[in-house]
Amino acid sequence: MISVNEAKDLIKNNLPSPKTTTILLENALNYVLAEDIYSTINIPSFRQSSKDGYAILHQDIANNNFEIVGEQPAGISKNYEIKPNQAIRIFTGAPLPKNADTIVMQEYTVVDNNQMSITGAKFSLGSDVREIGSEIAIGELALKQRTQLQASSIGFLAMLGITEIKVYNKPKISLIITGNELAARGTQLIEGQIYESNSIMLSNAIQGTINETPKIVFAEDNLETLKSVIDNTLKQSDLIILTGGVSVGDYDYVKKACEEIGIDTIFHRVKQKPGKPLYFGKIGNKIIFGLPGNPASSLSCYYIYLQNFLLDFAKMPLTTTIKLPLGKSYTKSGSLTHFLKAKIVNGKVFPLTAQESFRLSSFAIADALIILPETKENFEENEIVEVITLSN
Ligand SMILES: Nc1nc2c(c(=O)[nH]1)N[C@H]1C(S)=C(S)[C@@H](COP(=O)(O)OP(=O)(O)OC[C@H]3O[C@@H](n4cnc5c(N)ncnc54)[C@H](O)[C@@H]3O)O[C@H]1N2
Ligand code: MOO
Repeated sequence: MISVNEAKDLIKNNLPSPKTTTILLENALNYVLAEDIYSTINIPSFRQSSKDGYAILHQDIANNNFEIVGEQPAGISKNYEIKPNQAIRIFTGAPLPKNADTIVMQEYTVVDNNQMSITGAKFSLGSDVREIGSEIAIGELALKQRTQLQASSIGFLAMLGITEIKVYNKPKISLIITGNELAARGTQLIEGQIYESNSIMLSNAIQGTINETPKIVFAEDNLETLKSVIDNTLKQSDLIILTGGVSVGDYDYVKKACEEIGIDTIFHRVKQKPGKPLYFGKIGNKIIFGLPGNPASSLSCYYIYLQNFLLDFAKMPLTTTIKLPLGKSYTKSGSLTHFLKAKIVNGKVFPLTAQESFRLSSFAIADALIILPETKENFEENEIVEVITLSN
């Protein structure tokens, strides 16, 4: 059995090399840019007013007696040219008359018929004029490679007129759910059956991390069936996540099935609780995680290993652990790293009851997993511990 840190290192070292794809800007939320984006236009591309008011020549302020000779709304330029002591009525975003150099906000003017004068404010040369390229000029770097796209950065790229961008692929994921005892919600349970819950839980965890929905496939606890399901699923996936069947029981076929179809086992079993039977394998550039069937074990393994694997695959920023004082003392045996479902209250982290792997009631209200290292047994109240925060 390997340690948690060895398992993390092996997963990181086997991360497939990044692939990129070109997508429409409409679909870009959360993707990470795989290219630097340079502007091909000036923004603004014409001299623009940033206020509703009057376009003037600054030199005429001393005289302060303007004749309003035209109106320029936002839209197509009327190509006005102003003569001394003239003003053009103008609106926010409208193109400036060719030679205008200053905008006077309408709140600081008095208008009588077509005569305008300025009251109560000083306007410097160029005030409220948006110069060409003042936001970004042709050839300037707009966004760097590795920028994760959010509403604001997508809006910025739209301002540049961009329709498509090159991004890092997110993984194509298949969840293979094993277990003959599993029944679908909405059906009547027969004695010995339980409702299947890992698929919806992990699918939601994946959506919360990378905004992707995995394909869900069910497989019987039967070696030949499992081999053919894994083999077929591999063709359409970058990553397969299996649940169940990774322990040592007579019906635990995951490792055997993987190996018989040529998947290399990178590791099986980690010195941790829950999640000890975790399996990790690779074939070509495809990755296989075998998560334990117990719901709390599979979700713990998701947060400990898979969450950052998915983020790293898509080149999204990784999650990091934080350090907090323990809310109450805790004792464990000294051979496994423990991950405790916990709640953060007033800056301290409190282990919850119901830590067993088959239970989800504590996970359902937890906002953190406390990491208690392998060899240590006793943890005092207020001792600083490492914590994974749970965001979804
Ligand atoms: N003799 C030993 N037995 C077990 C060991 C061991 O070391 N020696 N390890 C235990 C640990 S730790 C875990 S964790 C489990 C993992 O078992 P498997 O991954 O083989 O999972 P299953 O046996 O298929 O199922 C375990 C448990 O989880 C329930 N389950 C499975 N899939 C689902 C699902 N999709 N939705 C809801 N619940 C599910 C299943 O009914 C079982 O109760 O092995 C221990 N045993
Ligand atoms: O490792 Mo198992 O996940 O303890 O129940």
